[in-house]
This record gives sequence, structure tokens and C-alpha cells, in this order.
Amino acid sequence: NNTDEKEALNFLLAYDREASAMCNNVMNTQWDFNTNITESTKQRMLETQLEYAKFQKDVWATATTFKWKTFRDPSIRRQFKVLSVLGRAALPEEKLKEIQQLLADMRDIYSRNRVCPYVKQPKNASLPIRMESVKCNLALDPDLTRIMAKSKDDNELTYMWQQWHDETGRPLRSKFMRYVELSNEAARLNGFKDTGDQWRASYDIEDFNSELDELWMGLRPLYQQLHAYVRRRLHHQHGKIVPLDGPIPAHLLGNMWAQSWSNLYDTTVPFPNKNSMDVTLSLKRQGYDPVRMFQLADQFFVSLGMKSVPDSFWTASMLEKPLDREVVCHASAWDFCNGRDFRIKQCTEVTMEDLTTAHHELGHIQYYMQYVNQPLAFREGANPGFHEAIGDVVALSVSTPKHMQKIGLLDKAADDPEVDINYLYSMALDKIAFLPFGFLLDQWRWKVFSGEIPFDQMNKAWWDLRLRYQGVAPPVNRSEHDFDAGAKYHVPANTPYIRYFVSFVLQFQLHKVLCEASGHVGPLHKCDIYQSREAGKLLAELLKLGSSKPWPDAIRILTRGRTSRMDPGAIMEYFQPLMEWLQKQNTEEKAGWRGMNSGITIKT
Ligand SMILES: CC(=O)N[C@@H](CC(=O)O)C(=O)NC[C@H](CC1(C(=O)N[C@@H](Cc2ccc(O)cc2)C(=O)O)CCCC1)C(=O)O
Ligand SMILES: [Zn+2]
Repeated sequence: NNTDEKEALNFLLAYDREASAMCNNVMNTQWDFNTNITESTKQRMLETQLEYAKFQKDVWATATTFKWKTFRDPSIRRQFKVLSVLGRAALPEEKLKEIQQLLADMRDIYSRNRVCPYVKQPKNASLPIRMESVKCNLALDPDLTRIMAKSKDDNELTYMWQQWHDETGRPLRSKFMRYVELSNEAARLNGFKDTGDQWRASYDIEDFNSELDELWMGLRPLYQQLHAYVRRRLHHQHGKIVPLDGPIPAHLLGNMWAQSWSNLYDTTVPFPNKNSMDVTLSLKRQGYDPVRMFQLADQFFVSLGMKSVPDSFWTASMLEKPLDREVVCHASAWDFCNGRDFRIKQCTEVTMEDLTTAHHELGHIQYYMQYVNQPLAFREGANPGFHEAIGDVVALSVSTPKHMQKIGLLDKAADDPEVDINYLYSMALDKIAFLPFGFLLDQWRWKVFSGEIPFDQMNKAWWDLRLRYQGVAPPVNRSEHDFDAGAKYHVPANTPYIRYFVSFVLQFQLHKVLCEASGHVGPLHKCDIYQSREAGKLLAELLKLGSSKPWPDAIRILTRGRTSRMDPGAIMEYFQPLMEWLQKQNTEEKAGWRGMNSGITIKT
């Protein structure tokens, strides 16, 4: 067992050079597949992923010959700790090939799925319209996203919801089950109980589950008040299909997964005669295109004294859906591991929602650029929730009426408490509506990985959790032939999800700290850190760390020693005026729904 720390340091330097080159290779072939789905780009990607896995296995074999746990230098110890987890590469080659193939196929199925349009059968039609004449080429992005956002026809919404869930979930179910088995085998080879255990390790928290439960219990009252208000408004629009004491049907919330309700703003806004918060119209009227939306977001970071994207970003990124080939439209940010190539792939539409997403993705790019001088092993977020929070923190400033007026996207509005409530309501439709979904998706997945949810009860357990935490129900009956969790990108994409729940709490903590640094006084929801060099300096200091320090240290630095934990106080403070308003509105009925305290009932 090699105790030579000097030799260990040389090993790490050599690893960094070689791993960066290998990583660049894999990122290029993954980019080529995601921006041009063909058999050949899929094969090319699988080949380089296999090469990378073999390289990681060799590195792991060497790294574990060092007695790194005894090394004095904390940074060297921490880098070896990262290298000592091999991941999927721990699998024997045949199984490694099988799981890589499954992941590529699941991404392919999800991204290339097309469904049939809703054909309204006229009442007096002598015979149903021939379906053969209808082209079934509707894509999730942008077609189904737009229909779920805009349609007011309950039958069309039910049809599109069912088409998407049937056509994606079912073909993925068997592949997903095999992926779970192989992923768990790899996790056990790395010394974890199962894949969920391995994923939770990224947060380095002894009892992560109880910390998450505590956070959720603190936030649940606010969610229930919003749920009760929206449910009543939907009851008035749709009648008895929306029961006043039960769950909300999932297809009526403006989003395929009912995870963001911002598309209900126009029809449920508290004070409709006050100016609208949705700047989509202004974006279109002022001739914004995707590039200009990203330039706006990039300029915000520059205004904080932070980095601008390199010129290559504009030529190498894919900011619009190409017409001539199949792509993975789900937005994403890419770090090509060579310190200078950073890209975004997004099928951008000119909408407020996509402007927010542009900020979210550029937040990832800013993080990549800030920690560029860290060793590869530390080029990650302090924890995955941090990486998800950066872009959203900036968007919290950008979306304020004050900032929107500053950049000419919103008319001047008087300082009016009703406008405030409208604004907080529009933010809650995104940030509060999301919380239970962000919480439950991995609660479900971790239980599938651990076997608590057997394969033959995955769908029942999914809807038990959706009822318990989100208070939503499927618009039509579901069975175990369905695989409704698979209709959500991150499940076939093998992307962990609790990071978003963590981010939605963390981003308000960060916002509060940066607002104080910028000298903001007044309510938190009115803060705009635009052009504040002090805020930018503090944020850059956090991002430069990457994952080189345990994340509680990062929070301690940010809050100048005030705390080191995730704290829901900031998000509660931000939405306090709305909470009071909702409680007044909801007096005549109790918040909550039948089944909100039920657990997952596994038939043993
Ligand atoms: C190569 C690679 O994969 N890179 C990673 C980044 C990295 O790890 O370095 C990456 O780009 N992941 C894609 C993913 C995309 C989005 C997403 O999936 N969002 C969640 C939850 C949510 C919803 C609302 C919201 O405001 C914020 C989050 C959803 O849509 O359900 C789509 C819309 C926004 C973010 C992302 O950017 O996180
Ligand atoms: Zn993200």
C-alpha cells in the first residue's frame, strides 16, 4: 500500500490530463447523438463510453493502491475519495455494454416519440373520421407542451395526457426494470446498498431522508393553501371533475406532469384587472429570438462582474430545434472538460417559460466557467442542488416587475399590493407547485431501487405518492401495464431528481444572502441584484469552489457563519404575503385532500 503522497500527487496530475481528454471525447460523441439521433451517432457514443469506462477502471485500480485515507493533504484525500467510486464501470464488460445500450435506447424512445392529434368526433358524424388520414407526428416539444398549456378542452387534454403516458411509459417499462437490476449491481460493486444509496451519498448527510421530510413538512402548509385556491378556481371552470375536497386531475394543471402550474396564471390570477406578469407577448412583439434571450441572460451575469460565455458558445450551441433531424429536445447545459468549450442544447420557443429555462441553463454554464481551474474531480456543484440553483437565483431577480420594467418587457406599474400578490402568485405557480413533485419523484425511484416498491406495483406506488404529496390524480384509470413515471424525462434518462427539490429551497437562501450583499432593503420578493458587484463577488467565490469543499462549508462561507444547513426560512419569508392572502381566500373550505396522509399501500 503506497503511502507516498508525492507520488500520489503526480498520479492525480497525470489523471487530470488524461481524464480531461477522455471526457472531452465522450462529451463530443454524446453531444453528436443528442443533437442528431441516428444509429451511427448512437453506436459512436456507445464506443467512446466503453473506452471511458475502461480508462476509469484502470485509474481506479491504480488509485486504490494508495493509502489515501491516511494522506495529510485534505484536497488530495478528497480527490482520491472521488476516484475510489467507479460507478457503472465496475460492471463486467457484457453488463456494462447492456446498461449503456439500455440507457441510449430509453433516451431514443423518449425523445423520438410522436403521438396522434386529438380529433374531435362531431356529434352527428355518420361515421368516425378515418384516423388513417391523420398524421400522428405530434412531439412533446413543442406540440404537446403547447396543447397542455393552452387547451381548455377537457377531452383534448385527457386524450393528449393519455397518449403521451401510454406511448412513452409502456415501451420503457421492461427496459427500465432491467436497467434497475444492472444499476443496482454496479452500486453494490461500489460498496453501496443500491443505486438510491449511491445517489444520496452525493449529499454527504447522515440521515438525508429525515432532513428532506423535515423540509417538506415545513413547506407543506404553503403548498396546501396554493392547491386549495387553484382547485377552487379549476372547480369553477371545469365543474365536478374537480372535487372541492379531493385531488386535482393531473391533466388540468397546464403541464404534462402537473409539476409547474404557471400556464394557469391568466385564468386564475387573483387580481385580473392589474397588469399581467406574463411577458411572452412583449418578447414576441419586441422581436426576441432564442439568441437574444440567451444574450439577455448572459448580460445579467456580466452585470454582476461574472463571466460571459465564450464566442464558441454561440457557434457550437444548439439554441433552436433543427428541422432536418431528430434531437433530444429536453434542454441541457454541457461542459466539454477542456476549460473552454461550453454549450447549451435547447429547443427554445419565444416564451417567458423558455426565458426562465435559458437562465437556468446559463447558470450551469457559469458554474462550469467559474470552477474551470479546479481538478476534474472537483468540477461539480458543492452538491447537485447547488448546480441547479444558480440560474434560478438569477431568474428570481430578472422576473421581478421592477427588472422587467427596467429592460422594457413590462409596463410601469404603480407600487400596488395587488400587483405584488399577482407577482407572488405567478412565482408560486412555478416554485411552490413544484415542491411536492421535486420531492416525490426520487422517493418513488429510491424505493424501486431498494425493492420496497416491487416491479409489479411501480405504477400503483407512483400514483399513491402523487396523491399523498401532490394531491393530483390521473384523468383516467391506470394499471400496471402503464409506467407513468417513465413519461417523465429524468426516469428513462437516469438523471437524479431530488437535486431540484434541494435547489428550490437553496435558491431562496442564496437569493436572500446575495440581496443583503447587494444592499437591498425591503421585502425579499422585490429584490433585484442586477449590476451588484458585491453580490457577483460573493456568488463567484462560491462557484469557484466546485465540489472541493463539503457543501455545509460552502453555505457557511455564503452566510458568513450564520448557518451551514438547508433552511426553508428564506422561501417562507419570500412567499409570506401570499400565504396570508391565500389563507384569507381559503377560509370557506379546508385545504388538503382525501388521501393526503395515506402512505404507499404495497400489497404484500
Ligand atoms: C449534460 C447534462 O445533462 N447537463 C445537466 C446540467 C448539469 O448537471 O451540469 C442538464 O443540463 N440537465 C438538464 C436539465 C433540464 C431542465 C430540467 O430537467 N428541469 C427539471 C426540474 C426543473 C423545473 C423547473 C425549473 O425552473 C428548474 C428545474 C424538469 O424540467 O423537470 C429543463 C428545464 C430546466 C432544467 C437541467 O438543466 O437541470
Ligand atoms: Zn439544471
